[in-house]
Amino acid sequence: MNTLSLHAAAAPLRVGIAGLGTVGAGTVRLLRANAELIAARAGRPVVVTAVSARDRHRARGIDVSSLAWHDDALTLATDPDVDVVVELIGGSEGAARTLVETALSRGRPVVTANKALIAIHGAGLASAAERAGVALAFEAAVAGGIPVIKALREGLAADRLVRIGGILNGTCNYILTAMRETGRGFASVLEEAQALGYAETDPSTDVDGIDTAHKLAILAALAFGRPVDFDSVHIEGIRRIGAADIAFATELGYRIKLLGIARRSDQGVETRVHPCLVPNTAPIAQVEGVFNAVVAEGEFVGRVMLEGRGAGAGPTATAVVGDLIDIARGSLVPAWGAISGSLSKLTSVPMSACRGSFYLRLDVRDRPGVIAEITAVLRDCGVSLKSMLQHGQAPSALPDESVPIVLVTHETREVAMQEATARIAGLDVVVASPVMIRIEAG
Ligand SMILES: NC(=O)C1=CN([C@@H]2O[C@H](COP(=O)(O)OP(=O)(O)OC[C@H]3O[C@@H](n4cnc5c(N)ncnc54)[C@H](O)[C@@H]3O)[C@@H](O)[C@H]2O)C=CC1
Ligand SMILES: N[C@@H](CC=O)C(=O)O
Ligand code: NA
Repeated sequence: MNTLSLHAAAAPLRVGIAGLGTVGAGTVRLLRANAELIAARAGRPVVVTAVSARDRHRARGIDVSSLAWHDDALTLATDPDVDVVVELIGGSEGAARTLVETALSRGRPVVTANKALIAIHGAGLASAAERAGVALAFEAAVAGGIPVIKALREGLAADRLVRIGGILNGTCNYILTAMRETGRGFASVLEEAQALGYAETDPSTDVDGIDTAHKLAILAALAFGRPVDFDSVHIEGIRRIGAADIAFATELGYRIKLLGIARRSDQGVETRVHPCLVPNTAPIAQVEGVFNAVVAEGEFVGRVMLEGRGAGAGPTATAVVGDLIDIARGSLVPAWGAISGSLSKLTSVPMSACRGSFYLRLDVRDRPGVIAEITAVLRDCGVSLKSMLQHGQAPSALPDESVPIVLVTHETREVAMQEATARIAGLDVVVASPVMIRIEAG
């Protein structure tokens, strides 16, 4: 008997999948296409025995006729022919949450790609998994095919991390890249991203930074060994980034990226999601299109960067099946890297306590004294100006017509910059809402 037949003789891990959309169908496809390789690596076959989705007859490019069909996903949690439940429905509440809670309470391991669920309810779900002595695995939930959860939970488990984050949303990175490459505005590029199937039909979860915040909350919990805390993440999206900002950033030697950033300091942990100017030369600035990148920094390991596809059927299914292989092997790592009782009590640092340099774009009336008025506000708020960019008015411009100017500050307190921006926005000479973007080293 060769090795593969030996594996085939071992009892299979029987998988029940809820949700047969992009990721669910991709997972069935991958398990079938690489069945032998997966059995060899898992030590036994990993086979789908049961599925649940809304529409039994929808064409998905996979044959589900031989599988048990559950009209109600919840019954997967009690199906005697299911050893592990894979939740690929989505959403932090409703069917997804009930299924995961029920499966864990029945002692069934769970694999999920659901970042909203894990970011919001991950602490309670991990405790439930611990009580039952089963795995709660969610590699697919952060940066799709990039094995970052495994890297944090296992590869970097020996080190004390001081920073984690990166580009965690492919849709936003695609939009910002396309805006830079084509000079087009946000709305028109978003429409294109939707037509190409990158952005959701309701794109707000992506473009308002919520998806990135879910992923960042998960990364920060793992990196710093503390309970997941989605509510403390400061969140800003990319809607207000204009073509003018992309052009000014390029002129100044930067690219604009939506970053999730988590840092540990003596004060605690800051977690924030917002657009950033990063220098062209920073490795993260080179991560373009739908690609994601995660940067971790530890006291012993130094800087580690992982890049890859954060979404799509193939990459996300790879992460789901990687988790299934761990379960088939009998590997049981606590969901947050350490058991719930031994997680740290690091507090969350509010955004107002952060520091940094800033880019501020203002549309101002082109008339004498404008710059003096603006710099007076900066002086009064204790913000030091590093440089300023203003291009001459077009010859055809009318007197008093507005022109954009860009200010770049030295490092200052966030709270001082917020105050300065609010006061500047109230000046008569400023004709539109200022655009303030933080500058990061990358
Ligand atoms: N699409 C992607 O590239 C990635 C998705 N994810 C996550 O994976 C999960 C699934 O995402 P997609 O496959 O893109 O979603 P999708 O919308 O393509 O698929 C969801 C599936 O769930 C089914 N469904 C809805 N309610 C149900 C219920 N009550 N019972 C059973 N099935 C139900 C739908 O019919 C559909 O087949 C989400 O949590 C998402 O955030 C994570 C990483 C990447
Ligand atoms: N909408 C997400 C995909 C899933 O995580 C993205 O655009 O990155
Ligand atoms: Na991942």
